[in-house]
Amino acid sequence: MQLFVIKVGGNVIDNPALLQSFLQDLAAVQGPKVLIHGGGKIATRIGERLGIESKYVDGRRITDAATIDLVTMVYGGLVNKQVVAHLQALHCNAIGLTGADANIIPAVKRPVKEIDYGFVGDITSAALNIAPLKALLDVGLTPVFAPLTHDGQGQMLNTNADTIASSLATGLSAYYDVRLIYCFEKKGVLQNAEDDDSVIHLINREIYARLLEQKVLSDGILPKLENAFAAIESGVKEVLIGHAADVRSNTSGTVAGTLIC
Ligand SMILES: Nc1ncnc2c1ncn2[C@@H]1O[C@H](COP(=O)(O)OP(=O)(O)O)[C@@H](O)[C@H]1O
Ligand SMILES: CC(=O)N[C@@H](CCC(=O)OP(=O)(O)O)C(=O)O
Repeated sequence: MQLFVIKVGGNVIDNPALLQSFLQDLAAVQGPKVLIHGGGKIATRIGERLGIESKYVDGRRITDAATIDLVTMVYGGLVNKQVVAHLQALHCNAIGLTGADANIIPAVKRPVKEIDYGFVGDITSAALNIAPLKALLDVGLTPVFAPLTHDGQGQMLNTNADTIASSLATGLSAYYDVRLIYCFEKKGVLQNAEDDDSVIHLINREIYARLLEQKVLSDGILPKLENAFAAIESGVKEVLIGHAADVRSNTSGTVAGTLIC
């Protein structure tokens, strides 16, 4: 059976019109689906109001004690519950979760090496508890995950949403033919980051290496591609990176954006 694992990024979450039409399209998708949302931008903005400065290293937020409280409130509370409420209004029976709920995503606090990332969680697909997630899907619910995990000892951890999507897609591929779709505010991976119409339609490891050499890729697209390759190399059937506005075509016959293979 086919399952869609769909990740939506912070720039979409932060754009009410784009988010609303994305959720409309998502609600219309037939069959089982799982949504993972980001929200980095909103957390940064609310943090500023509270006097909590945001620092990133290699696309990962340095998450000190104040920041883990901030992101638990923003991702697990505000963003997650607003997305669920919008989906309910669209007659999609969603259930909001973090990785702590039903122990679906246990994680390990990232060991301190050169950088101390603080309360950032690393996950391995093997540690996931897919059975409770499958039970929710089996009763027709649409799980909506915030990018939060836990250490099994009472501590919440912050985990990049792209990584959660890749890991869940991998875990679920034992039961379903999974199509993982990364939805963001660009039409796909671009040959020229300034030109929205320069979409690269297919990327394999060889093309990826060439793009890295050409320095075409920077910022958040780098960890996104790493997560996309990790998924396709661990049993996920199809991985796409595309615009949130193209989720309708990407959940039907056609493909709009970048196919990872
Ligand atoms: N060649 C490229 N193609 C697409 N995006 C790129 C490229 N190079 C850099 N980027 C940047 O990567 C960002 C996507 O990563 P990120 O901000 O983490 O997305 P999200 O929050 O949706 O997960 C884009 O918004 C864009 O600014
Ligand atoms: C550890 C880490 O960096 N976590 C991310 C989680 C949110 C996220 O991934 O949001 P986007 O998809 O909007 O980027 C962060 O706090 O920014």
